[in-house]
Amino acid sequence: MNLEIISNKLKNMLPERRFKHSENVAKCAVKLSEIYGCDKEKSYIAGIIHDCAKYLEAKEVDFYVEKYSIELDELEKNNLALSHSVIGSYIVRNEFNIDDEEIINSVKYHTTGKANMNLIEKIIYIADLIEEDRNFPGVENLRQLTYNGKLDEALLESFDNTIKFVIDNKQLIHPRTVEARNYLMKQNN
Ligand SMILES: Nc1ncnc2c1ncn2[C@@H]1O[C@H](COP(=O)(O)OP(=O)(O)O)[C@@H](O)[C@H]1O
Repeated sequence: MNLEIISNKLKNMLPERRFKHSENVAKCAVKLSEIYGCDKEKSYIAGIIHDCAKYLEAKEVDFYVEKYSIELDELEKNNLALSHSVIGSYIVRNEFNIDDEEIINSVKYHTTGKANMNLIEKIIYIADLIEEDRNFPGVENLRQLTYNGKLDEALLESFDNTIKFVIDNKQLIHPRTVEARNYLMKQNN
């Protein structure tokens, strides 16, 4: 499937604003790939496609979960904010016919992160947060770190931000984000 076909398919799955966000993430991921030495084409595809499952209706979620025997954990069930990444990874493989494991896993882990992320997974995770239209307290600092060779520091700060945000909202914390944070903390010490 070429880029034009991927883009057109995505336009039918996402509202205009989210499609623009996806393009921004793709462009940001390409810039970061130049800095950190990652495959630019793969990064672009992973970036543009990362939110493909974000706007599924409940019955579509059920359909894909059944069709691809997707195993969602307790926190992901009935929580599209978390599960869209996992479900999206199956859609990337089976509906977009993309068989590149790095692209698939970058989509799968873009919301929670995970321990021991590889370069493209890190790039898509952080590009999702710092693309040009993102605007939240602390985003400039994340951009500074990311564009100045401090990708892991930016990630660590992002995991901390997410964990604090989830606690402030009285939600359950997905353990993958805690594992991702602890992994980087231990690596840095
Ligand atoms: N570790 C986590 N535990 C629980 N919820 C989480 C966790 N990480 C992310 N989330 C949820 O996912 C949402 C962010 O998802 P994300 O795909 O980054 O959305 P967006 O692109 O719209 O910002 C958060 O608002 C939060 O509710």
